[in-house]
Amino acid sequence: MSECDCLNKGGGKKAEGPTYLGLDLSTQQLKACVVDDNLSLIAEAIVQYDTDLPEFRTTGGAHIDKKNNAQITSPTLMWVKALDIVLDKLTVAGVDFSQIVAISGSGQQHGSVYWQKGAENTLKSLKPDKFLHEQLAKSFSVTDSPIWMDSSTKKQCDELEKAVGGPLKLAEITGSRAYTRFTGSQIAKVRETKQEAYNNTERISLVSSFLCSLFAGAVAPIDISDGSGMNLLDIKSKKWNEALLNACGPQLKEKLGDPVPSYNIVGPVSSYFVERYHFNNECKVVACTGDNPASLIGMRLGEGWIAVSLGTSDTAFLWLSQPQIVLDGHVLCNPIDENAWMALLCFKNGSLTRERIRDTCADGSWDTFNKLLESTPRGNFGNIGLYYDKQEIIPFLIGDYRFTKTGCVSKFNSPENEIRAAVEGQFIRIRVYAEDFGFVLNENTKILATGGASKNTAILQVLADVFNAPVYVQDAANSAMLGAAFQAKHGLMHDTKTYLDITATIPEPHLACEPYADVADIYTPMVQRYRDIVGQLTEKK
Ligand SMILES: Nc1ncnc2c1ncn2[C@@H]1O[C@H](COP(=O)(O)OP(=O)(O)O)[C@@H](O)[C@H]1O
Ligand SMILES: O=C(CO)[C@@H](O)[C@H](O)COP(=O)(O)O
Repeated sequence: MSECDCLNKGGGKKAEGPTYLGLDLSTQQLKACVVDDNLSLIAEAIVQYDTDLPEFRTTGGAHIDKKNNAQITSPTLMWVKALDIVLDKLTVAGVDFSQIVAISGSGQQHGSVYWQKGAENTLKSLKPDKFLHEQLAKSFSVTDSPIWMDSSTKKQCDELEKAVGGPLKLAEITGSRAYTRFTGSQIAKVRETKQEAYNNTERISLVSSFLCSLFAGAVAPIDISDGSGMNLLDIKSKKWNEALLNACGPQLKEKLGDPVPSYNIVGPVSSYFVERYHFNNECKVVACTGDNPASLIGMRLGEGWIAVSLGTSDTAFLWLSQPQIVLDGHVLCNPIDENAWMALLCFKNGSLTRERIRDTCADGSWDTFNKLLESTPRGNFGNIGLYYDKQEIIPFLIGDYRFTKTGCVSKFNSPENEIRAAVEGQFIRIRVYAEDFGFVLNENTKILATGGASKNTAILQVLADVFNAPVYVQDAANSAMLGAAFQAKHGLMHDTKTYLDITATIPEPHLACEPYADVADIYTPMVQRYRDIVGQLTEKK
């Protein structure tokens, strides 16, 4: 069944039995869906921050600070308002909220929300005749939440690494060396630069646990999987590391609360939702997690599979049965199995960079972009491009770099060369760091693609070619939102059913693209060339 066949577009398909609500509060939009007991999608709604909430004046859901462009935030209240709107959209779509037995959500990772003193009381006593955003307008001690795109916390990162004996030690404890977007250094920066606000903060949430708090009507715990993206959690003991907490700010343990397993039931839905939207008062709220962990839940990855998410960020991830220590990349606690982990690579310059190249080379049209991409041969005549609009995470570079067979150039001969260079360069980048991390690419490798750009088969063909592996997709491109709905059921049934039992009904992914026969000869040398180029560029700095 296609995504469109099963959607409830107002008076559409009605579920017979219990249903589950899943949300994804991501960088550019809030998405919500309802699935039935077989986990089939029955309704979906989206709020795009830039266009649906123009009063917040965001670009791509974010604000870049005019004086310091490494400082990137999103207005916290915009997310609250987006929830008001998305629930109204689901109402219009004919969703019967009284059938929903559990809710869970996912959020862009690493972002932080600062609850003002007294906010929890407000959350507990929300008036059903008013919007959430009206009632929570004064509940945030820091009104603009630092998000994952921020790279302004180098100083605090150095201090965190120092607190435990260096980057390797930090990676051993928390699964990652210090990264500027990780929440520990972000909190430390708030404590240093906005001391009064920090002191007035009663609790700190991640974007995911913030979303959960709105539904629970109380500040919700941080789950261990999204909690692993903070440089504060010991990923083996699943407890906060005291030395790291102390390095970031006073009373931080109390402000964060204790972390919980990702499938934990946080409590019943708040009476606000019962009275305003007619949720059943028995409906449970299950902990919310990061969007990449939620995608892992939504994808049911088997052995040999690598997930590649082409959203605002490009990410690659897979299931790990043992944690490893890595300096480039992350190990997170697994959101499904407390005795497992997940590997994650994240690249900041994903869809928004592809959009920039589309706008400059293809008149803003994906169709033209695809035609030009397909008109250029694999390997692009030896042209390689690296495009990092924002400070890239790995490699640590910013700016455009173009190379022909003979050396560095300021521009390519044609828009089609530029387009292919951008897409090939992005996927070679993922392959290089995936191999360095220890992802094994062989004849059994299969890629499961998700995220906004996974709808684009011309782009997926390049992914298949660069990795020399078939690329599969699921019916719905948003695995984080679906994963959240699956987690709602998993959390509710955790004591009696396994995740595999619960997700047994979801359809197998289908093949989108297979690699061409000549790709190993083309891309193996290009991967090496990319490594050499990055080596030279990073050495120069
Ligand atoms: N047909 C398409 N081809 C390529 N990219 C697309 C296409 N449609 C949407 N996208 C990209 O998807 C991105 C949004 O992806 P999504 O996974 O929804 O983002 P996020 O969850 O990070 O907010 C947009 O920035 C857009 O560039
Ligand atoms: O920083 C990371 C992961 O470490 C990003 O992947 C964010 O989680 C944002 O996700 P998208 O909005 O791009 O899906």
